[in-house]
Order: sequence, then C-alpha cells, then structure tokens
Amino acid sequence: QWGYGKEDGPSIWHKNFPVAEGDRQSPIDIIPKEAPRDPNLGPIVLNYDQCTSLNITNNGHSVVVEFDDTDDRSVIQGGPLGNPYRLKQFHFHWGGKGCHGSEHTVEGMSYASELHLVHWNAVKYKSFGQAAEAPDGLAVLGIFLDTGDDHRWLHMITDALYMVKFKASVTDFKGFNPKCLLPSSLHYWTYLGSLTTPPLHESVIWIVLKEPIIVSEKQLGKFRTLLFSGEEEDQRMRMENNFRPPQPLKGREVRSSN
Ligand SMILES: Nc1nnc(SCC(=O)Nc2ccc(S(N)(=O)=O)cc2)s1
Ligand SMILES: [Zn+2]
Repeated sequence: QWGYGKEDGPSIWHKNFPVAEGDRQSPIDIIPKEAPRDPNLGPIVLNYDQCTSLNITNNGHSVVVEFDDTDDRSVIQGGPLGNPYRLKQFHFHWGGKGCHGSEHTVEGMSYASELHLVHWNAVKYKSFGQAAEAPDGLAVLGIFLDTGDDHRWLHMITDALYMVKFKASVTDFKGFNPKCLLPSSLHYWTYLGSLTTPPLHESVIWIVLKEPIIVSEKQLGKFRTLLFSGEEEDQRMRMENNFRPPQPLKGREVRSSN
C-alpha cells in the first residue's frame, strides 16, 4: 500500500508510518569533512564464503536476493558492530533513464544506484522481525553503483531479472556470493539510522562504503525492465526511481573509518 509514486511515495509515508518524521531516519546526505575519522573504528570483516543464496524475488519495491540465515555462516562484524550480524538479503535502489537513484548522497551528489546488504543481530534477537524493531537490531552495508564499464559479475543478477519481471515473482538463485559485488576498499562512513522503506524502523546501524562499484548503463537498464506491478494488473508500471531522498540529520554524528 506504499510506493514511490506521487500518491503513495516518500512524502506520504508518514501518514501510515509516523516514525518517518523520527530522529534517526535514513538515508542521509553524507558530508565527508563533517564525518571525523574515529580511530576506535576498526575494519569491517565480511565472512560470506559459506553464504547460501536461496532465491531472487520482485517484492513490488525492488529486486531482492534472499539468503539462508538459519546459522552464522555468512556474517558481517567489526567496525561499529558489537556482535556479528547475519546476512539476510540484498537488494538495489535505482533511478530512471539518465537519472541517478542512490539513497545516500555525498555532499549532495547522488550515484546511479545503491546496493544494500541487510544483516541482523542473531546474538541478541531471536528473529529478523524482532531485530528489525530493536535499535541495534540491523546492520545494512550500503554500496554505491557508478556507471562506466560492465561489471564482470553483475550479469549473474541482471541475466535473472527476466524471471522476476512482475511483483511477487520469485525464482531459485543458488550459489551467488555477494563478495563479488564489493569494491576494492572497505573504507566506510557509519551512523545510526533506519530502514529506508516502510515500516521505516529506526533499527539500522548503517555502514556506507566510500568507494563505488562500476556497472554499465546497459546493466542498470536491465533493472528498469522490472515492473512494480503484478502480472494480473492491467497498467504496467516500470520499476525505477525506487529511492527515498535524504532525511534530516537531527544532530546525529557520522563517523569515518580511517
Ligand atoms: N517484523 C518485521 N518483519 N520484517 C520487517 S521489515 C522487512 C525488511 O527487510 N524491510 C527492509 C526495508 C528496508 C531496508 S533498507 N532499504 O536496506 O533500509 C531493508 C529491509 S519488520
Ligand atoms: Zn535498501
């Protein structure tokens, strides 16, 4: 019942989700010179080698690759995190043809797209849903996508998109390791924020990588062949511009890894 259109988009979400006007909403505009290096921030450590991707699905808002999160085989830890957080899913946000579509911006500059790897604190909480409602329940790793040459591994995802064109479609997607989508540097900014879509829970420790990955316009264009709408719906709504604009910082501090 929410979307990215004029009638149901980010400026309306507060009606059904009042936390939209809360004190730790995401995304934000990151201003590097106002994000001091914190020497106590160690490196983030990603253990994705035993990860188990299950399927790829169109949930009517984005395209999502889901993982088996029944044990600690794929986790993120270190950096600002006090526990290891389990990988649950990753998904993307993108713009329209020629328009940028990242959620976080850097000094007002947005990237073409943004990848979110969503993790939950299975040490402290019994389920994703419970963690999603706790202030330290989730850790989302944000990676900017810039345009240039083809990304050598993204085709594994874009080649599958025709199978999930319509909302609520899902197909098997095993053996994909998201490590292949990381940039060379794991330097990051971190701050306390929220889910960037309803229910907008203020439960996310954000870790946004400074270095973007490079994908081609052609590869990004394949994301825009997805539809917001279901197979049975008559009007076909192209899935694009599925990003929330930056939200007020409300005095929060953004820290930088060294
Ligand atoms: N009890 C609950 N179960 N599930 C939820 S929310 C489902 C979910 O994963 N939502 C989600 C929304 C936005 C983001 S994002 N764009 O990474 O901030 C990640 C995840 S609350
Ligand atoms: Zn997201």
